[in-house]
Amino acid sequence: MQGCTLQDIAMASPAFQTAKEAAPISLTPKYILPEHERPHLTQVSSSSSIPLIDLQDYLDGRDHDHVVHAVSRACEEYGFFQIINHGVPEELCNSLMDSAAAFFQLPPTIRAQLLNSPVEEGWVFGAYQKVAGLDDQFSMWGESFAHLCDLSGDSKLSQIFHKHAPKYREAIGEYARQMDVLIKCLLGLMSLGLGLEKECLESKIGENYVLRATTNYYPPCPDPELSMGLHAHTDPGALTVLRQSEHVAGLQVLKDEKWVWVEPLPNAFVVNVGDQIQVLSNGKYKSVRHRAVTNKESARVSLPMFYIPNIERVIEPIQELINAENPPLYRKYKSSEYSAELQKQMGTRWRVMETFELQPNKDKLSH
Ligand SMILES: O=C(O)CCC(=O)C(=O)O
Ligand SMILES: [Fe+2]
Repeated sequence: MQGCTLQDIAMASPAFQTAKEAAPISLTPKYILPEHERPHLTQVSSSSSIPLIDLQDYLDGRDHDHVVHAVSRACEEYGFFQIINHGVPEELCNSLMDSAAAFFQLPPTIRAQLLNSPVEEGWVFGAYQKVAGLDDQFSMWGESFAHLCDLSGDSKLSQIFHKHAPKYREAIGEYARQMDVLIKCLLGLMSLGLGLEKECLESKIGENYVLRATTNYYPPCPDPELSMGLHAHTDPGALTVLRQSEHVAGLQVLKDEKWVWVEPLPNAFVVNVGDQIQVLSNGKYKSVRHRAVTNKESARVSLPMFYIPNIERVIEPIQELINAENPPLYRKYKSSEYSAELQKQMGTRWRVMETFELQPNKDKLSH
């Protein structure tokens, strides 16, 4: 299937078999969520969505105050926005998207080999698919793989990719380098929007940061009201830049207690604030809950690139943002502590940031 495109795959047979299971995915009890965890799709607003921001003026070096303003407003009000004219070559994105999708057409026995890959290789494969508050009882309708990117050379890819997904391997190195440039540009805009030096957020996250590439694959689901592609969560890193299938909607964001769709747009990226930037900005920029739902007709693929501080990094609200009216909302912590708390809450509470709050201020912070 190396030569097929994402659209071919979307039209392909819905009988997807996960790497962990012996039969094609079907609505067995572990995929049928209890009523209160279901997506309730009829209640999702299609009239509003997240802001769309054109980066052209900024990248061309023209007057960019309006871009800074749009970015900071989006980070404060939504925690999410889409960008166009971002400078990342479209062919590269398409080729990564197609080859990542084709990976899920490989026989499950080949994908299953990744389940046993050593952790040191940076692999997580299969189900990080637990449901909030329900322990290990239910699975999400989908499959994922993830790996760390090494910007200086070849990404840390398992041999399976060298052998069975050479096109993915070819594209991901350059894609990660392009994402690195884009993320730094976004951090500059976000810093300026907080009234800080352009380099501020980048320097607070530090030099030895991690870029983690993930691919989520959601096969068609016979009844999308009963199951979920990815449960509601916030991203634990600093910033996420996500590419998604152009013709298949699935991502939803919580805005004023209601779920809104993120419309798939041609050659756009979805950007969202992660927990670490909410803490650094002392709650001004919001790390907002989001989720992925499924549909009956088409497979959907999303490719988030997570920008994460090194585990040794110490994170705390930026001093310049603290004053008498804005006391610190979070305590100082080491990233490894955050990560340990995330592991502890996995599949249960999914409210990691709250653990680090100095004074619970539920009205001010996002849900
Ligand atoms: O599939 C999507 O659009 C959402 C993916 C996501 O939120 C994640 O992987 O953290
Ligand atoms: Fe996410």
